[in-house]
Amino acid sequence: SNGEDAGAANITQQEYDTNGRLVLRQVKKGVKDFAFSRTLGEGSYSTVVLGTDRQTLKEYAVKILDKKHIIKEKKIKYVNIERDTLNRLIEHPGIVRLYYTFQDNASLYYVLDIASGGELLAVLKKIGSFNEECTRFYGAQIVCAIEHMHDRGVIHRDLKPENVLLDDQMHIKITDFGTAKLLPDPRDATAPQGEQNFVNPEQEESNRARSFVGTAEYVSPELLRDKHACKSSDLWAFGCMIYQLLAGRPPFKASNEYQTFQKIVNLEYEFPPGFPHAAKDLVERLLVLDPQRRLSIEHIKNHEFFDGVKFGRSLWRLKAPRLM
Ligand SMILES: Nc1ncnc2c1ncn2[C@@H]1O[C@H](COP(=O)(O)OP(=O)(O)OP(=O)(O)O)[C@@H](O)[C@H]1O
Ligand SMILES: O=C(O)[C@@H]1CCC(=O)N(CCc2ccc(Cl)cc2)[C@H]1c1ccccc1Cl
Repeated sequence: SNGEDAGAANITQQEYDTNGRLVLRQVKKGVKDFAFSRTLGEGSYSTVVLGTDRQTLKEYAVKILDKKHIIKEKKIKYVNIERDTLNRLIEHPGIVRLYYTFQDNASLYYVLDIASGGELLAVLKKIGSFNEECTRFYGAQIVCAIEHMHDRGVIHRDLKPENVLLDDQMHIKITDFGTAKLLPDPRDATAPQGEQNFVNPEQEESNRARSFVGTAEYVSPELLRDKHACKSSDLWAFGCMIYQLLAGRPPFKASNEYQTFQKIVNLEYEFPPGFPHAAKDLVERLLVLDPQRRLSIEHIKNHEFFDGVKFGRSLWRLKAPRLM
């Protein structure tokens, strides 16, 4: 055989029927079902290639991982986390959707939404900084995507403008879940909800992740101090991104990682002159050393900076503001 994985035949596609019931559709997708063309980008362990479904002509971003490289770099855990996480975050407009996974002898394939607008970081670099209206629009979309992740027990742990991709409508698609932390899925009502309330979050080991450190500029103080990331660590990164969109640079940046970490744990940052007042207040309430005292998602959505924003499905139908 051409090394096609027999497993490809039993790939199921998860979909919701009109009553919101999860249906698994037997979908036979494999390498042969796609025509691969230009490369969209390269990662440390992956290449992302434009793949066109030969039957539907729909275009996808196909993330291809070389098995030998994954094994050599001991990244098998990363592979399984990315698949499990993407399978849990099935249906949100602000998160890259995983349609199929399959493999052949040499590679693993993830068939994803294509985000043809590239990375938010690249757009930010091109125009220098965003005005308030653009920061409000992209900030609102990002906080909605974070809310969805947290509701499904997913901590991203490496949120940054490089991982916020843009689709052809210039709406966001958050990606890069290989380093996420999966908490028990709150929707699996295995233990009666009541019992869970008595677990002290401090002791609940699974509520906090130990192993991974993200990108220096966006790492939270709790991760540096006691190696624990929690959901609130994603909100620290959110605060860094709001600052960066308006200021054109991240709040904590030094000439090397160690000095950047020093600035973070000592909360050494300041606002450039002219930084908008409401945004300054929002950032100040997010860049708080104690994760328990950081704004919650609900408080962020109700913050003055987001006055006038209607959070919900309508946010994803809005025309993206012209970037300036
Ligand atoms: N869904 C997508 N649509 C369009 N381009 C994408 C998509 N996913 C990733 N890319 C592009 O491909 C490049 C590689 O992405 P990938 O997620 O494989 O690696 P990475 O996470 O960026 O790198 P690393 O593994 O070092 O963190 C990225 O720079 C991104 O610009
Ligand atoms: O869970 C799945 O979707 C299948 C299940 C069957 C299977 O064998 N794999 C691949 C497992 C794997 C992981 C890493 C390497 Cl280096 C090789 C194989 C899984 C897989 C296939 C394609 C892409 C990702 C993954 Cl995890």
